[in-house]
Amino acid sequence: MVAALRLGVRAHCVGLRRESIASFALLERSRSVTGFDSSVELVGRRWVVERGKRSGLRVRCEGRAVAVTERKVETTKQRADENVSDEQLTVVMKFGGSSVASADRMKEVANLILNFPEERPVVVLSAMGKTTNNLLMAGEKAVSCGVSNVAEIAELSIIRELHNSTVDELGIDRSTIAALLDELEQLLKGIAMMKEMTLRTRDYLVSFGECMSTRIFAAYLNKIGIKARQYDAFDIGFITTDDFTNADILEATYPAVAKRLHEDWINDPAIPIVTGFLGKGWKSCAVTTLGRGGSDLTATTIGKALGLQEIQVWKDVDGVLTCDPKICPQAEPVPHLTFEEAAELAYFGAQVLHPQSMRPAREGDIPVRVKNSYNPKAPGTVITKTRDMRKAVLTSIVLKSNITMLDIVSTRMLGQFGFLAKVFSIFEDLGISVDCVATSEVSISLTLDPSKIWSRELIQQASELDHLVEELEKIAVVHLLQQRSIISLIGNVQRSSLILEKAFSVLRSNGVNVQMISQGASKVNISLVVHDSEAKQCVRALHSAFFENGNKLPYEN
Ligand SMILES: Nc1ncnc2c1ncn2[C@@H]1O[C@H](COP(=O)(O)OP(=O)(O)O)[C@@H](O)[C@H]1O
Ligand SMILES: N[C@@H](CC(=O)OP(=O)(O)O)C(=O)O
Repeated sequence: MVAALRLGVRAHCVGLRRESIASFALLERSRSVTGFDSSVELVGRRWVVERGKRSGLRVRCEGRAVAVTERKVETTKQRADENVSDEQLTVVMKFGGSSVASADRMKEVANLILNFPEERPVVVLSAMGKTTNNLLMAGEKAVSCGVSNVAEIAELSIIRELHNSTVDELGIDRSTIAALLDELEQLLKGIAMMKEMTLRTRDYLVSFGECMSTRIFAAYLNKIGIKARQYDAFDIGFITTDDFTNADILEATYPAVAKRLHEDWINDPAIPIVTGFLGKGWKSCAVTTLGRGGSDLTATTIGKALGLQEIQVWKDVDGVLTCDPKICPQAEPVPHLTFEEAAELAYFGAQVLHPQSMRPAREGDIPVRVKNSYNPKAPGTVITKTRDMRKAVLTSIVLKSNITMLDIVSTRMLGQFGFLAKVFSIFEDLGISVDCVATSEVSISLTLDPSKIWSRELIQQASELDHLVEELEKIAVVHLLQQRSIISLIGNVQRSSLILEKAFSVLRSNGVNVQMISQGASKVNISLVVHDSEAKQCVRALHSAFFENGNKLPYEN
């Protein structure tokens, strides 16, 4: 089993002699497989690695010869001679902006890593505190302030001051980030000169946050005697689509990232400190970002790539809570969630997790633990493939505000199939995503989300919406309803009657009329659409009824 731990993927080792240990990495149908032993069962198949008399390493999978694209064979003795670690990276620890907001916070995070000496973590960091927002604001101001005024932009001074004071307090050299700060000012001058900021430039601009935080933290760890190595994600194989500001990770990322981190670790062990949120567009080769909060996705991608034991995301709250604590201060941590519940919760607006971040963890079946870097003793939330749902009713309440809703009623009595297909092809043509849908034979109500994901901000532009309505009006009567909110009840939809009975009784006693209701096919989410003005009050009332004052849910029978 030792070997199984050392393998980057779930593997069982068979009949090994210690002296025969070899290390190999090979590509099979673009999937990278990394192993160490002469015979392993990997992803359900038997791999045999042999040393040929003349040709060096030979690999057979289930009896068939496999081409080895990378070779590296070391006997145990050689590895010991070279002082190379046999111990593999075990977990990924992601720390968000709030966890690394200052020098003191960085010291806390370093202590936290030291407090888990049995872990050999890959560390993923976000930008310090509100740096991403400040970078964006500085960029917006640069568009119109004129080149000579760039140095005076308040947000640039805040960024400079925060990063310089942090390196000073940590006792590391300002040169660690000096070149980046200079380059940042040059970039803002470029934006001022062009008087515009494209999405591509915007991604490049915000990348400075993560590039600086990781350099500072790696330098600090090295200073206190913990060997660390900084990595820019866009340089180690995070290959993405070219959708600037909201790029998707491409499959090629997994083998590339695994190979780079694994080989560096084998050759010269040092804690990898990786920039969250960033990637490299596969066509443009420019820096891309994964959408706001995208460092969570960086962490789960690394977890899957290396087949680690656990993915930890460290936040400023005691885990995933029953509601956003900014709306309901009484919100309580949820001990267990499934990947499905967590994904739904994130997609429907809980800022605590990036909407796409559960996908790699689910695919790799790697548990995700959400922890509080301000309160490490709290158990946090564990997210796994399954959990005991027998007694579960409601898990969490999520609010997404400022939603646009459309009521679309067919002008002709088309069959449902044709009508729905036409409506959705219009959305597809215009590249607009839909959140919740409720349909009847000839009508459809749906919601659009203009706020969460940057590229969707387009929808906020009146002309974009006008165009959508114009197209839909060719086949239907359309009512546009703005300033709506989606309240999502995440839980066990097998108990939807119980949830709805309680929810509607609360809403009725608060005098609220629900404008649309939709139950996702995922069986973990019921969404209610209400007017923005009454949404927070509704959420508080629902939270109180389901979770507070000794109410028995979420484990009611
Ligand atoms: N259901 C929820 N559970 C926990 N936090 C939530 C929830 N919904 C919203 N949040 C908000 O998410 C914040 C943590 O996410 P985020 O700010 O992205 O963390 P970080 O920057 O540390 O990664 C919390 O401070 C909290 O206000
Ligand atoms: N810094 C980026 C990426 C990120 O993941 O941040 P955080 O982990 O602090 O949410 C952002 O603010 O969106």
